[in-house]
Amino acid sequence: MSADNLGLSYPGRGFLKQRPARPVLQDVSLSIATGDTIGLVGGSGAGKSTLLRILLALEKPNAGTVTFNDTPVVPGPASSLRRYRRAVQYIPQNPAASLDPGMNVERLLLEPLRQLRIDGDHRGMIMDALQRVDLDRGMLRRRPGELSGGQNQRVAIARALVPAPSILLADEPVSGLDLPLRNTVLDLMEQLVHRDGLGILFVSHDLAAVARLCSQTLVLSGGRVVEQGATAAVYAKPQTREAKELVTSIPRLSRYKETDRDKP
Ligand SMILES: Nc1ncnc2c1ncn2[C@@H]1O[C@H](COP(=O)(O)OP(=O)(O)OP(=O)(O)O)[C@@H](O)[C@H]1O
Repeated sequence: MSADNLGLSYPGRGFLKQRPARPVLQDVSLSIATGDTIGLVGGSGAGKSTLLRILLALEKPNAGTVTFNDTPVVPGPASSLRRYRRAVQYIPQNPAASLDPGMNVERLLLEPLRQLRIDGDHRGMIMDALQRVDLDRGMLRRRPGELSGGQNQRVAIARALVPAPSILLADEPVSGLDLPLRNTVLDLMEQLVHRDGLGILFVSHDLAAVARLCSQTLVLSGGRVVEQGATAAVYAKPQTREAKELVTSIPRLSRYKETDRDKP
């Protein structure tokens, strides 16, 4: 998938109507292929969620294009986006909280297949997704309230995996999680990249998590890409003021890493 020269401005409202539209994204380009791990970092209001909405074809940019397999991706009816949604799946912030508490795991995993009108051996697809997140078939009859926090996170990720996507767009998937859960989700994502070859765009305020998972990092500030490159290089020698501020705002990056290394 590639995004080229994306731009978006929101017009002012109310008494700000007369003012020129405020750019939220300007000239943003990126590409994600299978096997890529790209961290998208930036302060609050930098434009990360807006960029994700455009990449998910939920919002139309004023400028630029998103393409997938050389086909433009634009918001539109579900039928025109099915192939794209199958290939590019989304993991929301605190994924477990997005699960419908009234559905059992089997229903939760069946829903995306129904919505995307994917034919075939649904049971097989569900079992495959469960296996990829290390859950056993005994979970299928249980509802979210009967599972641990970590198990629910896995179910939520399995929901994104069940249509067999090639790319995952993850929006702060570890924010608000305690350290063991955060590590569970990061371990899982590492497996999805290294074992299954998925590509991941990982949006996060947690730069330690980005350092662990992502080989490339893109820094967004004021709606522009101010820095982009190998994560190690961006962290070791940030070139721009914005990137420097972000990197120095990680108080104990090395401690996080030790904690990860020391985990059982
Ligand atoms: N629908 C909208 N109308 C007007 N302005 C908007 C709208 N959505 C977002 N914005 C503005 O666009 C800018 C970027 O917002 P966005 O949510 O993309 O930032 P973010 O990097 O995801 O921030 P955070 O990390 O705090 O979630 C912000 O200044 C926000 O106020």
